[in-house]
Amino acid sequence: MAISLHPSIDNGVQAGSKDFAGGTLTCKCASAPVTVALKGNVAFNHACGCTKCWKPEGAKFSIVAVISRDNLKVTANENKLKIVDPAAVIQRHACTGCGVHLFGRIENKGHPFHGLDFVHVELSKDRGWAAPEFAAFVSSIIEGGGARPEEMTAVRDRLKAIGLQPYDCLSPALMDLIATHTAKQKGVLAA
Ligand SMILES: N[C@@H](CCC(=O)N[C@@H](CS)C(=O)NCC(=O)O)C(=O)O
Ligand SMILES: [Zn+2]
Ligand SMILES: [Zn+2]
Repeated sequence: MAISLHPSIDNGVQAGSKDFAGGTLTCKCASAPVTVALKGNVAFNHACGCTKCWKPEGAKFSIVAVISRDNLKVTANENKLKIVDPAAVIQRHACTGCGVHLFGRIENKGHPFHGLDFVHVELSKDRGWAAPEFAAFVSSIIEGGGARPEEMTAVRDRLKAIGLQPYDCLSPALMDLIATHTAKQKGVLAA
């Protein structure tokens, strides 16, 4: 049996729909769930192996994407949300009832990803979300206790088999975006 990475990709990656209008994220509370409305589709959906991104019980990876913060609105039970680590770059707003992270937000206006919120579309019943494109922070799954070092070849092989190129930081496109932002801030690249 193939090594399990995350329930939403273990049977292969499902393509998203063009012109998808968005949907609703719902936490796992049986009563008074927190809901979040997302307008439009997400971008840069990917598997993240870091220890900080929310993942369902037993999963090695989180599946996380970004959306403009202007297109995200908490629509019910906002009072249940609490920031997991206020000192983190990404402030993850988690439900105090069930532990699910509804969204992560960057408040530092100088950060390359300021303006983008981080979300987990598996919390939505709507279909058409952009598919995961790559895997980030793959080596970090060792840190979280999700894999032993000797399993990593099998993990990377499985990611590649389902079309997710593994990286131990972010993808080259995202690393280039970060470096471009930094270069412009430093004045070594024209703004
Ligand atoms: N090896 C670290 C990596 C953590 C990390 O740098 N995560 C990335 C991807 S989500 C990040 O941007 N973190 C910023 C943050 O968590 O605030 C871990 O697994 O905890
Ligand atoms: Zn909840
Ligand atoms: Zn992460």
